[in-house]
Amino acid sequence: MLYHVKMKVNLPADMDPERAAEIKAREKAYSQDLQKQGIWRHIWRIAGLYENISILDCRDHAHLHEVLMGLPLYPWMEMEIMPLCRHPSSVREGDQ
Ligand SMILES: O=C(O)C[C@H]1C=CC(=O)O1
Repeated sequence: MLYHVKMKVNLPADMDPERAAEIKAREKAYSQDLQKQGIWRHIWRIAGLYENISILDCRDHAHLHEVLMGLPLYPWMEMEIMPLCRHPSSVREGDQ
């Protein structure tokens, strides 16, 4: 199942910079591992914001929940999630 997920990061301005860098490094490794597995299909920065638009390909809602809860930045994120299904006019056979 495909999900459109908007993630907004709200790290506190007074967070220790070394701690913030360590969390961001873990987040990057976690995200890139999921991208290599084909679970995190797309990630785009929203220009000018500390937000991204991502497309995740998860087995079901429970799998999506597990993936999102595992994000190292999760405690400082706001999420908007939209489950996607194939559009009848789509010419992209791979998009289920
Ligand atoms: O920077 C972000 O948008 C937050 C987060 C999501 C993946 C990643 O590497 O960082």
